[in-house]
Amino acid sequence: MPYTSGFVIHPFAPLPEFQLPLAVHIVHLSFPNTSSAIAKTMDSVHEIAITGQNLPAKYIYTDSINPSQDPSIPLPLLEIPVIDFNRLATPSIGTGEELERLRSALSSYGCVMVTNHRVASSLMDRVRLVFKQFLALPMEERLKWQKEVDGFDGYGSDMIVTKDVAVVHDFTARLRLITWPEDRRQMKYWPEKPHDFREVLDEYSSKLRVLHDATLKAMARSLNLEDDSTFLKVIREGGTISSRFNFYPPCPTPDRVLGLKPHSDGTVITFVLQDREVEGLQVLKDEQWFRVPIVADGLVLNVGDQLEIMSNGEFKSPIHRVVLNPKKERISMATLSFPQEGKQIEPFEGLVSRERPRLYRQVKYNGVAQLGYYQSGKRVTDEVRI
Ligand SMILES: O=C(O)CCC(=O)C(=O)O
Ligand SMILES: [Fe+2]
Repeated sequence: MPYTSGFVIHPFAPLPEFQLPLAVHIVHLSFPNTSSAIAKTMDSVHEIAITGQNLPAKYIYTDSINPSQDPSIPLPLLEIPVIDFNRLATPSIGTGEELERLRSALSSYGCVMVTNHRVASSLMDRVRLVFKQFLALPMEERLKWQKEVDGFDGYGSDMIVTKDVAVVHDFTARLRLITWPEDRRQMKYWPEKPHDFREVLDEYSSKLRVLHDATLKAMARSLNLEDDSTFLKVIREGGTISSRFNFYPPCPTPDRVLGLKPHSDGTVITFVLQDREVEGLQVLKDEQWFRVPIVADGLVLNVGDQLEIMSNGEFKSPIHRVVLNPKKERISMATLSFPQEGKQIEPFEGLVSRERPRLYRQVKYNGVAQLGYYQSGKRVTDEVRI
């Protein structure tokens, strides 16, 4: 059946062929300091965290999120490949070797830890700080930058685009903003408090754009593509880069609630700036969940679904999730690049051969469809696999 861009998830759709490892039965748990009056009137993740109200059932999994795992034993740490960006970008110091390490890591893990990326550690700290300062503002102030129910940019929880009643919601509050191209920025959603929020985001996103472009070029070179702008063109031709700040409150029952459900990113690529102290990101590799380590000043680079398709499966878009900490809140900030809405995404000719036949059909990029896949535990790569 051809895949079309007019995406609707039918409430009684048959079970998808591929489902991410989730339990979807819902039970009810309560947070300390229960206040049911507040529970009735407020239901944003942030307010639940502050007031300690009952945790609504829609956030709770019946089964442990690690069913086969002894909860007293922590999950293993991922030996995430570390890529020295400086070596990738400086031809005189062994670029070829680093390119091969990049290619090999992205074809097995789908993610790497990027170091020496030329984004100052102090700037990364300022990004974390302005977001924490924003979160500490009174609710009325934060709500000035609230997203529209059916929009992407702004502060709040994602719109729910699936009618699947079994969907368990993520326990996170987000602030998402397009940062590039500049004429696509919607300033009405860019917080003015703290006073330097906009300036810090502007500075960080311009550094990340340089890193993003150079990384996509290195990825193309690592596959010996003639034109190293092959992947980058997809962003340059009407695509966008967004910043998504994520806030995960502490949760006394972290084995029943997830910050982000298992997913692969619907992006071309994603860079994650993690919390400096609190772990939470986990990656599924060989059917086992691993904790992603915090590397001082490292940025996690994930292949997104669009790049998996364009690279004809040479690069893998990794399944990952975010778990909550029982005592500490966690923040992160993802830099996400997307193709233009409606853009045809397909494997590049240069990566299709008799030895490596085409793995995916053509698909039109559709942001709402991507969100639907995410919420239903599906992946576009499975939908368009030949
Ligand atoms: O919070 C994190 O570490 C990861 C965030 C993430 O996976 C996402 O925003 O898609
Ligand atoms: Fe993600």
